[in-house]
Amino acid sequence: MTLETLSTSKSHGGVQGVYRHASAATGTDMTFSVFVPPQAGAGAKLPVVFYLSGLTCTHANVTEKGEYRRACAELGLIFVAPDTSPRGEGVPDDPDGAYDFGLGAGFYVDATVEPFARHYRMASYILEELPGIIEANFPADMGAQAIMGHSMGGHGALTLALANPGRYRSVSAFAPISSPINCPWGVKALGGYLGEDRAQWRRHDATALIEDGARLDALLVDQGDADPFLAEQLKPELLEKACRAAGIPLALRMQPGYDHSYYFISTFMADHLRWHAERLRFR
Ligand SMILES: N[C@@H](CCC(=O)N[C@@H](CSC=O)C(=O)NCC(=O)O)C(=O)O
Repeated sequence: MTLETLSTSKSHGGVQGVYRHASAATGTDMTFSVFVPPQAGAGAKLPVVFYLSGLTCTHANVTEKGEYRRACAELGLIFVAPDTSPRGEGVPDDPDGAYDFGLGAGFYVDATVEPFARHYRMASYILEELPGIIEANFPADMGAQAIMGHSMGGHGALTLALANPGRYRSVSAFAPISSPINCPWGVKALGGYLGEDRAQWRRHDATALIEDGARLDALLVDQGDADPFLAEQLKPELLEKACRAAGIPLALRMQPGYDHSYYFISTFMADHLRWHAERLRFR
């Protein structure tokens, strides 16, 4: 596998890069960004935080607006930001061009329904292929991985961690889709990618996974109370109820006045990275 470097820039003493490769998982080129902090060098292996973005995003949204580099440089964290779907010639999109399905909206599942099953394999990409690329090309300690995400990416972070116990040392989310089986974005995506057998959907729903026995050691979630998607799409109360019943320590921080944007995410990004660093380092 050849990794093509699209750009590198020095930032906060480290290096912010953007890279592209031919993905075996998706059958397309995939682009991602990586920030390597200044602690790299002399054989040091550093903990890795994977950040999964939301609907309509590429790697660029959090890279340009997430304001994570100062904290990662202080804490010695590598920060990886993948794309949210396969893209390119032959990759099918939403038939109506809607923003909530298809390109930019892979939902971090492996599709089983045609025409999406060929390329829409974002779960395999995030869980298997991308970590291999990070391990082979960056000074990463793959025994110390964390995952976080926003909205659709929050759903991705929660479900991939819940379904793969022990894989990530810590998990957090900004405004996650807490129960896709119970919201319009999720019903459309899971139906489109996995088909109409709703029993299959529960393995891709954080709240249902917890109800069905999956566990996390701890969970940090920030949610703005002025988020326009809060009531219809995000429903943190469902996640909160499931965590309470399961005994999962959930820090759900309702943030007054904040919306769904990167102004919200960037405000609390350093809190999340500190929370991950504590769990990545001391365990
Ligand atoms: N109305 C918007 C909807 C898209 C949107 O808000 N996307 C969010 C994530 S929503 C859940 O996954 C986002 O992160 N956008 C990118 C950004 O830089 O803010 C639309 O039509 O675009």
